[in-house]
Amino acid sequence: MSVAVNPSRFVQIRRDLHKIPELGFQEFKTQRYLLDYIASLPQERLEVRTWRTGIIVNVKGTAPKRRFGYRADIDALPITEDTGYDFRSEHPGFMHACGHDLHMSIGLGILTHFAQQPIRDNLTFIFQPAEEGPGGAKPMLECEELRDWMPDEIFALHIAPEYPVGTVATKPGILFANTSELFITLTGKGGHAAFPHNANDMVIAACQLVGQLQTVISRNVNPLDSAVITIGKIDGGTKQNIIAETARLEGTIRTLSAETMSLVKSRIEALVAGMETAFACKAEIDYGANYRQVFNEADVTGQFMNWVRDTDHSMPLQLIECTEAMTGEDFGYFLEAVPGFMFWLGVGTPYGLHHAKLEPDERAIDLAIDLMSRFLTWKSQQ
Ligand SMILES: CC(=O)N[C@@H](CCC[C@H](N)C(=O)O)C(=O)O
Repeated sequence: MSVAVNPSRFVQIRRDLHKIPELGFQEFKTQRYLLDYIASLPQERLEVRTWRTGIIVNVKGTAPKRRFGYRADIDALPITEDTGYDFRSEHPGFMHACGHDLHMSIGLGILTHFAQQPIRDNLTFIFQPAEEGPGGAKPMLECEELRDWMPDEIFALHIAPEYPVGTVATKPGILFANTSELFITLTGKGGHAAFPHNANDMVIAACQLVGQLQTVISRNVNPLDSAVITIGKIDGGTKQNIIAETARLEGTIRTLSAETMSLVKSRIEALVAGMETAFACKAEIDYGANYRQVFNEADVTGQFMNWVRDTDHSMPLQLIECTEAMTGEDFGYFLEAVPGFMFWLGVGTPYGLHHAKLEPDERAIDLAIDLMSRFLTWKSQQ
C-alpha cells in the first residue's frame, strides 16, 4: 500500500504510467503520455524523434565534446495485478511488474533536469519498447533515428526489490545473464480418456520433458558454472476427459556465457529428439528472442562506483558491489555497442520482480533522478 500523501511530480507520473501497462511494441498510450510530458518541458535544447513505440530525445549541450546516453524501458507484463494500490492497472491482465513505470518516471525526471539546467555535453534519452520481449534494444540500435545521436557512453538502472531504498548495487563485468526464450510444441494423438492405448498423450510427454530439462542444469552444466532453465507456462489439452493431442512448453534459458548457452541448447535438442522417439510424437523447438549479457565496462563502471562512494549525497547511499544475476536485459545490446553500465536501484519491498504484488518504495524515484542528474553533470565536467 502506498503511503505518500503528496506524491512528488515524478511519483505521480509513475502512478499515471502504472495505470496503463502495455506489452512490447504496443505501448501506444505510454508513448503518447511520454510525448505529451516531454512537450511540456522547455524546448530550447530538446529534439524529439519516435521510433515505433519508442522515443529518442536529444538534449543539446552548451559546448559538447561527447554524448552520454540514458535508457529507460517502457513495456509491461501479462500479469493480473494484486497490489493494494488505488492507482492499479486499468488494463486487465497487464501490469508494470518489472519496474518500468519507475524506470520511465526516473528517465523523465533526469530529462526534466537537463531541459532546465544546461549541460556541456550532449545527451541522448532513449525510451525503449519491448524489453520483456521480443526485444526493442537491438532493432532500435540499428534504426536511422538513433544514428546521429548515438552516445559515446550509456547508462541505465533496474529496480531491485531486495535492496532497501538508498542502495546502489553494481559491478564491473557481467551483471545480467545471456537469455534465450524457449518454446517447445509436442504433437501426438488425441482421444478418449478411457482408451489411452488408442491415443498418444502429450500431457504425459510434456510432464516428463519438464523433468528431463532440469537434468541439463544438474548433469550437463559444470557445477562451477551457472545456468537456468525455467518453464513458466504449460498449455495442453482441451478437457479433463479428452487425451491431449498437443502440449506446449514456454520457458527461458539463462547462462553466463555464450558457450554454456550453446551447450544447454544442444542438450535440450537431444532430449527433445529422444522424447520424439520415446513417445512417437512430433516436437518443434523455437528459441524466440535471445538477449546478450549485460556487461558493464570496467573503467566507466569503476568511475561511477568511486563517484557514488566518494561523493557527499543529499541522502545517504549504500554502494554494494553485487554478484551477477540470472536476469536478462536487452540493454546488453547497448553495452555491446558502447561502454557504460547498468546498476540495481534499491526499492525495498517483499515481493520480487514479475510478482503481482510488487509495490516498489517510491522514495527511490526522486533519489535516482537526483543521483543520475548529478552524475551526468559531473561526467560532463571531467
Ligand atoms: C529484468 C528482467 O526481468 N528481464 C526479463 C527479460 C526477459 C527476456 C526474455 N523475454 C526471456 O524471457 O528470456 C527477464 O525475464 O529476466
